[in-house]
Amino acid sequence: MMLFVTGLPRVVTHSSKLRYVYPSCWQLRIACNNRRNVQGERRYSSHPGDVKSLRTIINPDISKIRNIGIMAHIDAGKTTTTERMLYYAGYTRALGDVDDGDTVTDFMAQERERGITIQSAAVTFDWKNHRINLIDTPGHVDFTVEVERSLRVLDGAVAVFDASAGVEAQTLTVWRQADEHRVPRICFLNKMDKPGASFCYSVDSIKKKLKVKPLLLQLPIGAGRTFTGVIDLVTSEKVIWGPKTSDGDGAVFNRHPLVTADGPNLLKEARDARYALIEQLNAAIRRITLSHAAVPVLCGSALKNKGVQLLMDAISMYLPSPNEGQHDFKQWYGDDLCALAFKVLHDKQRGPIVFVRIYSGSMKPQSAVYNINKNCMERMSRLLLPFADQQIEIPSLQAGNIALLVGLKQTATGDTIVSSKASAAVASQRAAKDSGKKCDQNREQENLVLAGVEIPEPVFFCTIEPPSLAKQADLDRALICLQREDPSLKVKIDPDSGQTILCGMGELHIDIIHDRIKREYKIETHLGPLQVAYRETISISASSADTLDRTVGSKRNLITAELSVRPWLGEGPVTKPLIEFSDVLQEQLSTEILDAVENGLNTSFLQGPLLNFPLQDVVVTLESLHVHPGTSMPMISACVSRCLQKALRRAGSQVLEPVMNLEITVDEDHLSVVLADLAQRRGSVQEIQSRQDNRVVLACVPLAEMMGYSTTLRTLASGMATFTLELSRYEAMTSQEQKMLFNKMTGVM
Ligand SMILES: Nc1nc2c(ncn2[C@@H]2O[C@H](COP(=O)(O)OP(=O)(O)OP(=O)(O)O)[C@@H](O)[C@H]2O)c(=O)[nH]1
Repeated sequence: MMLFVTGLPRVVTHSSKLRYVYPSCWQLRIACNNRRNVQGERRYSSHPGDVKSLRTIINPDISKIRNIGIMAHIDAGKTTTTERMLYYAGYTRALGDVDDGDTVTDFMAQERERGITIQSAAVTFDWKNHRINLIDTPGHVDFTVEVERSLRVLDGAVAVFDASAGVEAQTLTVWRQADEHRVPRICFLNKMDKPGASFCYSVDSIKKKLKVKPLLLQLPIGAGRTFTGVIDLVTSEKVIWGPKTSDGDGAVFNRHPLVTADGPNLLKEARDARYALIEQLNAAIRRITLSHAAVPVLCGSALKNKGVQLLMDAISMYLPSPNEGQHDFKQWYGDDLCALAFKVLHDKQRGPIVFVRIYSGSMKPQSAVYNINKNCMERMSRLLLPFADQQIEIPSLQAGNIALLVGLKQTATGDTIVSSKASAAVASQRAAKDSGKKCDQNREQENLVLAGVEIPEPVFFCTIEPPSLAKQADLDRALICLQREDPSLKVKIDPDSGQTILCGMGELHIDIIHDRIKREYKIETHLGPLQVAYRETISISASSADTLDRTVGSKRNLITAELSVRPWLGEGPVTKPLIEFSDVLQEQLSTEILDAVENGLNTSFLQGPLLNFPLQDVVVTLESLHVHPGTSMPMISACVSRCLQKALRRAGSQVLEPVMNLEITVDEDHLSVVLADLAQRRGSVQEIQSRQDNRVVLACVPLAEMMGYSTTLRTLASGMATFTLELSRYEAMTSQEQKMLFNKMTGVM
């Protein structure tokens, strides 16, 4: 029997060595974030930077880097798994626990209190000669944009499953997102210790629901309470954790070779042959994983400290390094810097902190960089490596890594950063040469900008008010910072009341923003009632004409406009007006006038004629436009805007409401009461599936009926049910429902 000991906290002896490597200016420094102190002491084995030599921290071989996302359905155990990895890699002295609120990656106060992950935290650690940059992503559907944003900069991902549930609703969503970004994956069937955990059921659901070929690298030994370890099918070894070591942390475990040879020569021969075989096998598994032909499946229990080390091994062995991805722009930039800002966090002391993935070249602090999207030079003051809410200051960082930049004032999530405008110009010439044709300047610019994240339209909104008028400016500033961090948060001003409106992805999203304004910006705001973001559209074609004749001072403004509208029948939804001009008009009218027309139509589109909700799926054709010389452009915009409203009123306007896909997991005993409640919410049940001892209800239900559903469901099912909600589509309301909504909104009972 061999005894393996991994990940014991490392002995700290290196601080003097660090000074030796960079004697004059660079010392490894930990930059602490204030929030860390809110929840008490963090138990690191040492300062994370102290355990490694600075050279290995800043210069890992690119083939040894793994930029890995960890993704799953809510509560599958991503944070717990990440915590275990940090522990076994030697970065923490004790095991953080989500339920105790002392994890490293969930560092926002709300995350610890609620036990959920909201912001993706990037964590860097080394494991068996590999640098692992791990991004923990949120599982709650309100924060899907966070997941999407992270996926763009990843080379591979670990999908964590609750082994008692298999593939769940959000797993499917993130899996599809990972498919779009062609991210190779490994599956980790977590919670094998849980009653009801089933390896077979989970593997089956991976096959059926994710439509992929599972490549079983392990088999569990036992399940539920009897789960003790795994059989490593690659090495044919049993890997057993326990019986409990003195501290029960799972750092010590045993491997039992299945075959023993008699005699040292035979033993050596057998061992060599086995190694050769395993090498080939590993290479094959890796190839299959990278080509998306199959997905390796491992299992374990993060909470009970079983299986995580083997998962870390699998990440190093089977997931790709940064230089294995195909990115055109890498050849255009050569050794010049090209990086993508994938996240911005606002720090009270240091201002915006920008997370970037470096694709080519390298970065240095105290240097200027060029932001292609904003067309501006920016100065970076400090360069940091992320360790959740702690960061290590470093003198340079190479391609393939994830870094934190301090000092950038303009850069927002999704921007592309290069070394200079000249370097962007050279790259754009290479890009043009590559595509074999001369591109115009805009096209070249588009080529150089790395693809942006599509932000879904918010479905909820509410007014937000500061405690006094004097605090409005502070609130505006706080909202600007929060929006820079979170592009899925939208802020608008109501044109009629002048009130500030918050638009978000869900109840939880808005609740968290409200809470953050209070905690981080110390402003006690008042939120108005949460309202559903309805939309309006038209059902028939119509046309209208309008004349605006207004003399301002000595100037006469005279416009006559004629336009028609018709429903858009193509693929939707289209939330901007689709504008058509006749060829004659296009030739007659100046660009300035055409722009004024577009502005007027765009403004009018934001407020439909029925209940002032934005419009979708409408084609507008400008039939004629006569403008008296000297007429101002805003008057032209005002005239076409009014004319459009007239046409819309004649075109059978309709209110559309967001309809959600709802998935409820509930035990048999509470199924009927949950279904009865759903019927009262205008819900339509599509399917009821069995998942182990539970039932999974798949339904569609209008968002308006789902306010406060989590509290209701908790009461109805005595805490035995969970649900996820995701926007499915916008659907026309019946005239009866529309009337009720109209009465509600206008205060008529
Ligand atoms: N029985 C069991 N429970 C686990 C295991 N791993 C995590 N949990 C528990 O599952 C719950 C959710 O764990 P997290 O690690 O926060 O899950 P998550 O996927 O990060 O959750 P979100 O960030 O909210 O999406 C917590 O109560 C954990 O203690 C496991 O292996 N076995």
